[in-house]
Amino acid sequence: MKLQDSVIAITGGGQGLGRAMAEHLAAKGARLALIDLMPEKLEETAAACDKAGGDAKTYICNVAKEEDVEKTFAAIVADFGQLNGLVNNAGILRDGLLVKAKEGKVEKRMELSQWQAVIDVNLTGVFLCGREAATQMINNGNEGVIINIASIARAGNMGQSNYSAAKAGVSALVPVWAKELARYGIRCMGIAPGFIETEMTASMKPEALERMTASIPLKRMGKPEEIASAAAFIFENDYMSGRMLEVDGALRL
Ligand SMILES: NC(=O)C1=CN([C@@H]2O[C@H](COP(=O)(O)OP(=O)(O)OC[C@H]3O[C@@H](n4cnc5c(N)ncnc54)[C@H](O)[C@@H]3O)[C@@H](O)[C@H]2O)C=CC1
Ligand SMILES: CC(C)c1ccc(C(=O)O)c(O)c1O
Repeated sequence: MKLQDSVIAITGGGQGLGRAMAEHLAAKGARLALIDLMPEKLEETAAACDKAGGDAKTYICNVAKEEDVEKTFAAIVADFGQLNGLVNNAGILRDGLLVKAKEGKVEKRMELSQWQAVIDVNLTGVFLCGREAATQMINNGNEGVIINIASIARAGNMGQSNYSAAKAGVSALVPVWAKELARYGIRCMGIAPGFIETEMTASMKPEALERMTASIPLKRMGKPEEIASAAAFIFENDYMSGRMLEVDGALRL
């Protein structure tokens, strides 16, 4: 797929990896539909896309709410006249151990609300946006690409029952959608990033950061632009579908 003039929706486009992908794709001539909960952050990303030579519109939407998602994708096609891509990137963390015992007594457990919040955004949100994007692409006669952003934690990370389950789930959707949607000219791929330099990792204690970096075979964290260039590669390579790209410096959890 040519990125020039293609219309790509990015969830969680307000900051972090979503913003990096938006800027990178805008520099390649894509038109961006930026979806997030945070209006100010969205405007900052839109301004950065305009500066990079693209064209961006913003949409306030909670990806976990069916009505929001349906309205947003209908609005995107009404505004741009087409939809060629979706990056399912919005995600949250609510880490905690399943159970924690002290002196033989369980004193802490992962709350159901912690579990549900992450499943709602990171798994149900991906399902809803993928379904609506595919619906709009098919109804509008657009071929397209859907990219699900997973994580190295999909293999199972301590303290992340909720997050690991959601990321394993969105990885499983990749071959399902690749098989189901190929007949409509829609490809589906996933990216599983390792530790990437973001505001969150920048705020970690230097000792913790050092320990974590030492465990990565490439001895550094990834850069947001390295995830963005992986996304662009997927959009531009028409024979890629149904697989995960692991962008993690060779780390295994
Ligand atoms: N930063 C990292 O090292 C890694 C990140 N990832 C994944 O990459 C994706 C992006 O991560 P970051 O940029 O680091 O996160 P971030 O927290 O910086 O950005 C996430 C964005 O999603 C938005 N968002 C959250 N809930 C939403 C909802 N219900 N509806 C709409 N928007 C919502 C937030 O407002 C925010 O702008 C996530 O799916 C994350 O799980 C995966 C592996 C590593
Ligand atoms: C455990 C993985 C590498 C990880 C680390 C940090 C974030 C984040 O800050 O959002 C993630 O989403 C992760 O998947």
